[in-house]
Amino acid sequence: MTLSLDEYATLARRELPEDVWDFIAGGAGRERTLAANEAAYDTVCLRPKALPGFTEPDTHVRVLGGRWAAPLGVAPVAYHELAHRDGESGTARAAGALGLPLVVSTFASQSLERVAREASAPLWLQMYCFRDEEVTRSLAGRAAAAGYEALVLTVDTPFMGRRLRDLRNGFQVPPHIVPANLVEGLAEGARADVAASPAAHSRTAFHPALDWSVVARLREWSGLPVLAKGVLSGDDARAALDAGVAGIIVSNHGGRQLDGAPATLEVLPEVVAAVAGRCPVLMDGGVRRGSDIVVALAFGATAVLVGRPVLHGLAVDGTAGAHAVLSLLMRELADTMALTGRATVDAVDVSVLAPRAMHLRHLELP
Ligand SMILES: Cc1cc2nc3c(=O)[nH]c(=O)nc-3n(C[C@H](O)[C@H](O)[C@H](O)COP(=O)(O)O)c2cc1C
Ligand SMILES: CCCCCCC(=O)C(=O)O
Repeated sequence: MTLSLDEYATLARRELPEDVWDFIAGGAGRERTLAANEAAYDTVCLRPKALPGFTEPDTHVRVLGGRWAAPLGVAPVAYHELAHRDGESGTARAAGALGLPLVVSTFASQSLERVAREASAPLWLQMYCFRDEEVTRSLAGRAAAAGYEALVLTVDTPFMGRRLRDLRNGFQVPPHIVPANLVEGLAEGARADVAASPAAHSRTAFHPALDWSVVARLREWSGLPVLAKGVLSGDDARAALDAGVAGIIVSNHGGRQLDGAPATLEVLPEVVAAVAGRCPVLMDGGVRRGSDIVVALAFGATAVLVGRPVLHGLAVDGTAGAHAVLSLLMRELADTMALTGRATVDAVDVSVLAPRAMHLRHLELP
C-alpha cells in the first residue's frame, strides 16, 4: 500500500534509469531552492478545530471561469513519456477523471491535440517562446483550435538553469521521445539538438530577449487568457498585470532555474499583496501533502500545481499511478480541511495557521 507522495517518489526511483531520475528530481546549482520549497512547509503549523460538525468539505474552486474539483492542478512538465509510455495522455485521463486541470508543456512528448482528445477537465498550454516567432505563433493558435482554455507563459527560463546532475550524467532525452508539439516546426538539425542536449538547445532556440510585450502577442495569436509562470516578487507581479495577464503562477521552476531564489511559499504573501485580488494567484514548488495545499491557500494562493509527484505516479503505474497520486492529495486536502474546520475552500484563510512561534511563546509562559 502506498500512503504518501514521498513513498511514490521512492518507488519511482526504482523504476527509472538513474539519469532520468536525476533529470526529474534535480535542481540547479547546489539545489538550495529545490530543498527550500519543501522545507518551507515544515516551518508552518495548522490550528485544529474541535468538533467541526462535518467530515466531508466541498473542495471545488473556480479558476478563470473553469470549475476544478480541488484547488489543485498538474504543473507543466516536459516529456511525460520519460516516466511512462502513457505519457501526457495518461496524465490527462487521470486528471480529467478527478476533475483536475492539466498544464501541458511546450516540450510534451505527445502532441497537444492528442492530449486534448484524452482530456475531460480544463487544459492549459505552457508556452516557451522561440527565436523563430512563427513557431511560437503556431503553438498559440493550435492551442486555441484544440480547445485549450489558457496559455501559461513561463517567464523564468530564457535558458535552462545549470543542473549539475544532468551535466555530470551527460543527460540526453532518449531518441524515441520527441518534443511532439515541435517536430514539424523545428528543422531536422534542431530536432537532433534538442534531444542531444536540452540545455544547449534552450540557449540556441529560446527567444533570448523576451519582454512583457509578448503577453499581448500571445493573446492576439490565440484569443486566450495568458498567465505568467515564474513570478517571485511583487514588482514582477505588477509588471505582469500591467502587461495584461489573467493570472499569475508563483514558481521558481521547482528549483531548476535560479539556485538561491526563495522558496515559493516564502514569497507568496508578497505577490498576493501586490496583486490585490486583480487576478488569481497560483503557486507551485514542493507541494507534497494535502496539508501543504491548505497552507498555500492560507497564504493567499487560489490553487496549487504539482510537478514531480505526477511523474512519480506515472513511473510507478502509468495512468493509474498518476491518478493515485492526485487522488491521494485530494483525500489529504479534504481531511485537512475537515480537521481544521473549513467546510469550503473560501473558508481557508490565515486563521488556519498556527505559527511555530506561538508554541514557543506558550512553552515560555511561567
Ligand atoms: C522534469 C521537469 C520538467 C519540467 N518542465 C517544465 C516545462 O516544460 N515548462 C515549465 O514551465 N516548467 C517545467 N517544469 C517546472 C514545473 O512546471 C514546476 O514549476 C515544478 O516542477 C514545481 O515543483 P514540484 O516539482 O516541486 O511540484 C518542469 C519540472 C520538472 C521536474
Ligand atoms: C530544450 C528542452 C527544454 C525542456 C525544458 C523542460 C523544463 O522546463 C525543465 O525544467 O526541465
